[in-house]
Amino acid sequence: MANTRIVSLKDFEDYAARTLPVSEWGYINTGGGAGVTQLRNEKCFREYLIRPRVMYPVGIPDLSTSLLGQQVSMPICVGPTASHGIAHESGEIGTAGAAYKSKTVYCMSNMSTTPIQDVSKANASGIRWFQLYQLGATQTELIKRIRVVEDHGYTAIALTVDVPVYGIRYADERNNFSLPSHLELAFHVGGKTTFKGEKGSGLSGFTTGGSIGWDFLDWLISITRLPIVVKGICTPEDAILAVKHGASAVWVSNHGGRHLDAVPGSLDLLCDVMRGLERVGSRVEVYMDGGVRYGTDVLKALALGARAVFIGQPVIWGLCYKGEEGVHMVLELLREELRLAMILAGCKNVHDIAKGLVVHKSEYLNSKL
Ligand SMILES: Cc1cc2nc3c(=O)[nH]c(=O)nc-3n(C[C@H](O)[C@H](O)[C@H](O)COP(=O)(O)O)c2cc1C
Ligand SMILES: CCCCCCC(=O)C(=O)O
Repeated sequence: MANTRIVSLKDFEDYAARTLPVSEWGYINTGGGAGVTQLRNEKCFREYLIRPRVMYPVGIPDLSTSLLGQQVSMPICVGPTASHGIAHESGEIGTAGAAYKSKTVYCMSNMSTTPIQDVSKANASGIRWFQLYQLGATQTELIKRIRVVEDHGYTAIALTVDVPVYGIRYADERNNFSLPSHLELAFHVGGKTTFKGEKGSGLSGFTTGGSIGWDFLDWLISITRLPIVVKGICTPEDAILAVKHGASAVWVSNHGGRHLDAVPGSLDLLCDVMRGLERVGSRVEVYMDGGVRYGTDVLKALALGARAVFIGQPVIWGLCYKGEEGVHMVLELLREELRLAMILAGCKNVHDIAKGLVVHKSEYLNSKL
């Protein structure tokens, strides 16, 4: 029998692939359309190379940083992913508990299967953000939801802006992806507590087909004291607009390549967005997600301008493996890989992970010719 000891994030992925039902695995794992963007997300990281500095005593590197003024132990955070009850019976309680243990941000999805009060208890003194989908809700419904989020001690709202309609997802279509009957959505979306696929994915019924505009961001900022992070930014044009409209941070993401296919890889998007923000002199915090699987990926994203990375699928793989303990293992494995990468590359702290530490392979090869 093959040695199944868990030593890398890929081992968690293999475990989840082997153990989850086909329909749940299809939902978690599949990219949109031909899956080009999802593949690019990981591939892109291989195209950037690290130029390590030596003879620079690093000692014990300090991985801590701050996000929106709150201290985290490392620049690796838990991104919002829907319905954790499909991966493990502990659901979002396991995930929130693990993020608390690792002293990092847990961003709870709007489509979670655990009531917010239970999630809050599992992570009472941790840093919790809430991810919001508009999904055709009225202003009254949204205000009500945001008050609940505020009252439960969430410290930021990540407004996801990149799914005006549900993308083409062949596996979910084939499997009529549905929420298992023992689960419920914690936030009733459009009056619905569940979703059932009859001719295709049950999730596609949630989107209204109408994109929200920048006036929605203006409105959201006007009705809450919480900082708003705009998640799903792919271009410098939109990053600049988000900042102009008062976003507290920009979250570069192609949604893990799950909806619109043929978008560039997330690290390429980050570089493009950073160039645009630099041109206008913006120093807004920028986060990124999509395809982060190794500590060196985190190092690369930080060197290219991200303040922190968020992980999506690896958290669900960890949850599937062993609930809270599994997610904690995923986070600590990435932390350890980043720590080693920092020592090997000559970085004492996150400020040392700066521009020039990482180059695109084409740039490097050309400059050496
Ligand atoms: C199963 C699954 C469910 C997701 N659900 C949400 C969600 O509810 N809200 C959201 O903003 N993003 C959601 N995402 C996207 C993630 O927040 C993130 O952008 C993406 O997973 C990052 O890529 P990675 O999985 O390669 O780390 C989901 C991703 C996955 C894999
Ligand atoms: C916007 C309607 C459903 C989204 C479901 C969660 C999500 O973002 C994803 O699966 O991707």
